[in-house]
Amino acid sequence: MILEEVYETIKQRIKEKPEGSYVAKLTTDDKKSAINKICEKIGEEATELILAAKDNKKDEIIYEAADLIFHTMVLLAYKGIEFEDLLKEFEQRRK
Ligand SMILES: N=c1c2ncn([C@@H]3O[C@H](COP(=O)(O)OP(=O)(O)OP(=O)(O)O)[C@@H](O)[C@H]3O)c2ncn1[C@@H]1O[C@H](COP(=O)(O)O)[C@@H](O)[C@H]1O
Repeated sequence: MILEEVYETIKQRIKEKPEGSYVAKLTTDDKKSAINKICEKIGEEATELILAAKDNKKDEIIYEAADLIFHTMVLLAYKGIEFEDLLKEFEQRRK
């Protein structure tokens, strides 16, 4: 599944920190700590998704939802959580 593949790429970028990688930049402490940068992006993307939803613009809703999910995955990977753990959580909630 595409999300799992992107998650593996995110984990690799966090570990190897290649030049030009957005994930590597976001997850490296510099003037701001990595955790602050990641959490700020999640806040921004959540706000942008809310605004898109209120404007009722379907394409923008999809675009902003993808940004929010992506940055949430960066947070989980940065915290050493496996994608499988997220899937298990959803599995447990299944009715
Ligand atoms: N799916 C994504 C993805 N979605 C969104 N973004 C980035 O998230 C940022 C979204 O922030 P904004 O909307 O605020 O746009 P911006 O103003 O350009 O961002 P900032 O410079 O303000 O941070 C943009 O820079 C996007 O490029 C992503 N960057 C990377 N990926 C995936 O992550 C993988 C690793 O990427 P790199 O680390 O760049 O190699 C790639 O193979 C992709 O699959």
